[in-house]
Amino acid sequence: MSAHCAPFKRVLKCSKSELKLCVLFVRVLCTAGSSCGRKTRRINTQLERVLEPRRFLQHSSQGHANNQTLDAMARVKRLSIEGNIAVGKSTFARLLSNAGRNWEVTPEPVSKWQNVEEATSQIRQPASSPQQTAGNLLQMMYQDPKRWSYTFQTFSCMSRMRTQLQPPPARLLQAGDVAVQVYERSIYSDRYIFAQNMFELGSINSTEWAVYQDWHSFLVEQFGPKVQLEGIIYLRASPQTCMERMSGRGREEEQGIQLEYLEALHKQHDNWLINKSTKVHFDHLKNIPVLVLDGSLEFESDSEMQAKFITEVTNFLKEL
Ligand SMILES: Nc1ncnc2c1ncn2[C@@H]1O[C@H](COP(=O)(O)OP(=O)(O)OP(=O)(O)O)[C@@H](O)[C@H]1O
Ligand SMILES: Nc1nc(=O)c2ncn([C@H]3C[C@H](O)[C@@H](CO)O3)c2[nH]1
Repeated sequence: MSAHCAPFKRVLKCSKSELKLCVLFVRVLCTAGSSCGRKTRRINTQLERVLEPRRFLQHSSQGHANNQTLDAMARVKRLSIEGNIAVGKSTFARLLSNAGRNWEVTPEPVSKWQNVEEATSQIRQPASSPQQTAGNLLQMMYQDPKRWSYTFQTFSCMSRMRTQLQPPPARLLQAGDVAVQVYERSIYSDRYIFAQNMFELGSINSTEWAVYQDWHSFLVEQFGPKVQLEGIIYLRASPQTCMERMSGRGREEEQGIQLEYLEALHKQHDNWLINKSTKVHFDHLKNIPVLVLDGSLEFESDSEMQAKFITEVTNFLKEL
């Protein structure tokens, strides 16, 4: 059990329903008082996670949650890496996963977006329409944003939701020390970076935006602690740097992307994660700790710089 939860449980010697009351109480404190700080919110989140064993139960071989499983669950910190297109998130994520056994990195499911046919083949009726294939939604979105952006955001957000709902691998649950689950982007950047940007650019209309926000809020509220994060790493570089890296990478669907698009996304990231001027709709996200890293540094072949980055992330984790 996490350091925050253990004293609660010990002092209260309480049943699950009493703990639930405790969560409610902390929640009331958080919503009622401006004096409630980030720490109280974090205790609230961690208590909720302890009380939310179902996320793990469905994958537990014994079929019931024991204290060890719950303790392990509370120890796994969940982070997302956010940043502009081609800033180097995947590259940085690889660095993290190579850094320690207790770090699990989940990449963005780009290949699913590039091949909707394959990604959805298990749920579609066989041979309903053999001539039509579901196609490359990433390409369709870039080629005709007004037609496909809303569809893209529903698919990207659902795929991220699935990812964030997956329980951590057993390896992380068995780790004696702090274990870290890192997602490349999240259901939160889906909304507060991309969908919002598409709406502001006119590629998503007001009706689509209202519908998106409605189901997004509903799902996040329904899933509660299961989809919450403990922190965000923001890898930040100038749009110009991202443009150069994007061109160097040469992903076919991105060939038509202009610098202005990357500038708009850069502003969305800064507004959400640095200036905090983006209106967010979930309490747990309002004060989430954010580590800003200088993504313009060329760390790929510089082991000293890599070590510096790892130290920054490790120190950040200690505060969560
Ligand atoms: N720190 C860095 N310095 C120089 N080049 C880098 C750095 N990080 C990544 N690159 C290069 O930039 C390109 C894009 O990197 P990467 O694919 O990691 O970006 P990404 O942020 O994951 O992209 P996306 O937004 O599409 O998911 C790659 O060719 C990679 O080798
Ligand atoms: N419109 C839109 N919405 C998203 O939520 C989103 N997430 C990622 N992307 C684009 C950026 C890269 O080209 C490519 C891989 O990151 O996919 C997105 N595009």
